[in-house]
Amino acid sequence: MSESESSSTEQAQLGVLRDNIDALDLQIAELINQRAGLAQQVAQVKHQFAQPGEEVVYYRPEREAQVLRRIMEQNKGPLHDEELARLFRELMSACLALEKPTSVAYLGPEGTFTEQAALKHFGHSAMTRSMPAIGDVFREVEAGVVQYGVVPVENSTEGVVNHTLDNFMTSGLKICGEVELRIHQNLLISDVTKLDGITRIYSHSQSLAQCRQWLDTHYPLAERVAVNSNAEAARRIKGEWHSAAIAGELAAQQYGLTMLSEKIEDQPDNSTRFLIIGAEAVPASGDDKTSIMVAMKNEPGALHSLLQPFEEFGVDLTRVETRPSKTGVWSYVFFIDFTGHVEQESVKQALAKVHGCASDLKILGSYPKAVL
Ligand SMILES: O=C(O)C(=O)C[C@]1(C(=O)O)C=C[C@@H](O)C=C1
Repeated sequence: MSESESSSTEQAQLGVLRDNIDALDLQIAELINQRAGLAQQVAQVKHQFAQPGEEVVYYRPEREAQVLRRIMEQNKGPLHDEELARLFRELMSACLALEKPTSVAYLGPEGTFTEQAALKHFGHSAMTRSMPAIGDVFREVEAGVVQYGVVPVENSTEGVVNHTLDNFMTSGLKICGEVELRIHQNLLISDVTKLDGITRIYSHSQSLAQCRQWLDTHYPLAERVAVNSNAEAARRIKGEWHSAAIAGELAAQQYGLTMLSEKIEDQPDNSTRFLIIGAEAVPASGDDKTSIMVAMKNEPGALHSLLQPFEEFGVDLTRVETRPSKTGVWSYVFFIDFTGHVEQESVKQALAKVHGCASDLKILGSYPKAVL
């Protein structure tokens, strides 16, 4: 076959396939709009059955988790489960925005991993707003300025985010979801950075810690300067020729920086877990987690009597953290996560027993396990 014959055969085959894609796209668009119409009807029903003066809750995390899990379970490919679920994540985000746009505050500034987590959980149709500190995220939700908040809670290499745990001691908000994000750190430079003159590296203290070995090897003499957030680090280096920043890709895009070295975190499976906070408790989704806060007197055997009921009733613990209580000098507060929902019988029994030996027990929330 001559070169021109082969080219026209290629064009003909591509033409047929693209005609098929065009036809399917129209059908998909039609189906998407049918789905959106159903979501609008769902909103009308919710509105119709709300009590007088009751605030209608449109966002249903347990239902969203069920929709995404079902899509992943039934997926026949060739798209990967996660990829397909991500598309449906955005589809539900757009459908929910038709019912009522969701407002979400997150620990900013723009370009942080927490913004990435907020978009991963709520999709791009949510109205997000950045807050300067974790306490401000809690306050915005408590004041009803936004419906939900997103805050970091633990990192696989650096451990818990104490500010977040401490805020739960005084807040009445509920945890209504969790997000897990793989964290990739990058060394960012600006267009004025002199590559052989980098003497200062800015980042959040946790990110500096996550890249400690890489920094020891590649920039052993550079001063490491901890700032409030990775995005703040990215912003700072714009005018400093001798500085670089460690931050995520979103920050690089938002501040117009170049990624000089990518994926520089010491642990390749570095990930951060974020919590969604809101005013409403979430019904069971079928695969849930619960977080509680328990204050214990500092006496011998306290930890054993706290943990024993979970074993007795077959409830799996996923995390136990201790923080000094801010009220009593020698008492401690335990933050405990376990598998299951407070509506489940085994969980109810375990909690009743814990309640008997604790000086205080607060259920922070039951919520669907992260799907994506
Ligand atoms: O099922 C509902 O309650 C809906 O509002 C519909 C829908 C969806 O698009 O599937 C939209 C938003 C909710 O957060 C959950 C699901």
